[in-house]
Amino acid sequence: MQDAGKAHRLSTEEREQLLPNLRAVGWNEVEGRDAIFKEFHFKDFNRAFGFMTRVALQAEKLDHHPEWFNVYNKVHITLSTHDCGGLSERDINLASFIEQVAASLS
Ligand SMILES: C[C@H](O)[C@H](O)[C@H]1CNC2=NC(N)=NC(=O)C2=N1
Repeated sequence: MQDAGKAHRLSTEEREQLLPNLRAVGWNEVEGRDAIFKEFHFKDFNRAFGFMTRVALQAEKLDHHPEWFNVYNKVHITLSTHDCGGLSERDINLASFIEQVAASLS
């Protein structure tokens, strides 16, 4: 488990502090839903699936899982915390990890 406590939806102050860094690297808030979204493009399916494999293993370790969609070299990822019905610190942490993996593959 990532943390023992229950996830809480980010407050306005927490969002102002945490979201700009993710917006700067292409994460956007989803309209009509408290979630963030980013589309990743890789050179080919092999790279896209390698990326997904690394994210999947970390997601399992954190017990926090992405909603995602893959076609060939594209991976669409939506992050939200089902346990609290919106964005929590778990999404920010997973997005940061995802960025590290993507950077290491490009
Ligand atoms: C029982 C299990 O710990 C929970 O269902 C976990 C699993 N993965 C999860 N993933 C996401 N994105 N949100 C959750 O609230 C969540 N909860």
